[in-house]
Amino acid sequence: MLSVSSILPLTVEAAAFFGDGKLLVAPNSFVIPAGGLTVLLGPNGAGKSLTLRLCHGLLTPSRGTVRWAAGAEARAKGQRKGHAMVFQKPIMLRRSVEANITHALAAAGSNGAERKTRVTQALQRFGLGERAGQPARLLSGGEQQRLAIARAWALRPELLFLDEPTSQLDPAATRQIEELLSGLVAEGITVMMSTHDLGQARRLADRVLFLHRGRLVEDALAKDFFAGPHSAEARAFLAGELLW
Ligand SMILES: Nc1ncnc2c1ncn2[C@@H]1O[C@H](COP(=O)(O)OP(=O)(O)OP(=O)(O)O)[C@@H](O)[C@H]1O
Repeated sequence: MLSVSSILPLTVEAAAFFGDGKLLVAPNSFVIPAGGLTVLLGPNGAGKSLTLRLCHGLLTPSRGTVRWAAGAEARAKGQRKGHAMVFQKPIMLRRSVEANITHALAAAGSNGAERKTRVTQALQRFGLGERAGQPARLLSGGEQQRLAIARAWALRPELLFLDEPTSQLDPAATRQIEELLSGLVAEGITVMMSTHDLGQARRLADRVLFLHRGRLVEDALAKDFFAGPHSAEARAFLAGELLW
């Protein structure tokens, strides 16, 4: 997925976001290089969603910067932006499964022939071929999340953000989504996702960014984080204790 004009690394520097005059999140500084899966881990309300929204550009930092590599500038001159986001509760258009993917591609400027090929590829790749003509809103929760990922994948992102993608799903659907995400990473797509599910973080993460009360407390390789976190907050979280 990498090219000469890569948008990665993503560099976040001294970032903070205020709402109603109150500091809501201060993920400070971290870098997302190309490749692998980074888990943004932390308890409810830690600031995971806000951090992903800042990275994806849905929110503008009140302080500090979110900067993409040189390739992002080339893309800004007409090409697609190279990063996509999947939300906790997928937003489905009142259209068919196929039309949901087509619409996302059209909105991103994909032309007719390319669009058709990518829709077919996405339906096939995510096992949605038989559902193509069905109304997307009638799919199960797990299928809707699969469609949301297929729709994002069709845009050929270098970096895919996912906000708690399995928090509403049962264990079987969760496993299916986790397998899909591992497949995307194997394909070369860089993934950054939030979760408060420790088991999921252990299964998927190459790297962990641990947030607590809006602040980035640890940034470590997953194996090091789970073997022995440095902070008292992360140790308490791993021990299943309540964090305030
Ligand atoms: N628009 C907003 N205005 C005011 N407060 C907000 C806004 N958005 C989020 N917050 C607050 O900011 C904090 C961080 O929220 P965020 O949604 O990022 O947490 P999270 O770690 O994703 O939590 P969860 O795991 O429960 O989804 C929370 O206390 C939340 O109530």
